[in-house]
Amino acid sequence: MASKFTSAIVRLFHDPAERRRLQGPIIEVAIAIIVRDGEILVTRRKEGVHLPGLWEFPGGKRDSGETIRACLLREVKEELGATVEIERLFWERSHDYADRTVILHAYFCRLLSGDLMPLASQELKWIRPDSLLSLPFPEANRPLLEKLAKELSRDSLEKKG
Ligand SMILES: Nc1nc2c([nH]c(=O)n2[C@H]2C[C@H](O)[C@@H](COP(=O)(O)OP(=O)(O)OP(=O)(O)O)O2)c(=O)[nH]1
Repeated sequence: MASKFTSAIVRLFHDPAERRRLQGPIIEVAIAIIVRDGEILVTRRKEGVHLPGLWEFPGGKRDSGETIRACLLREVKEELGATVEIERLFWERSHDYADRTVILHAYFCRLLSGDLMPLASQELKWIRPDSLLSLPFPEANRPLLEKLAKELSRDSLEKKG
């Protein structure tokens, strides 16, 4: 049986009333939650793009014909010059911005290799989970940040790191 999330997404794409309500394209986005030594990696969006200057998790748009997991591995490589292993799906949600709808798929990932470089962002940094809510993130990320802050107690992070 389809999950509640899958049914909502099918409705987004196929229900004519939903399509009329939405402004602009529906974009699927894979994002990586990378944890190391109790801290989470965040990157800062460039100026001149959608949501300029905000902090976010590395990731990006799924190309046509690509799976969401393949998209995640490709985006991490392109944006950070690093290789990760996907551990598990953590959170999925669609969000309507004024000019587009994004469907975010967030996965916990483990860093396998590579020196991290901000190849597609202004900067990157590692932050403790209790600082997540104090950074300016896109509106769509708020429920994800709340879930993460709850889930990632100091102890559980250290086990993952
Ligand atoms: N990567 C990322 N994107 C996010 C997050 N939260 C959020 O609302 N978004 C939105 C911003 C963008 O509208 C969309 C991702 O698109 P993007 O512009 O980063 O994708 P991309 O790297 O493929 O960029 P490009 O090919 O257009 O240069 O998802 C997040 O935490 N990480």
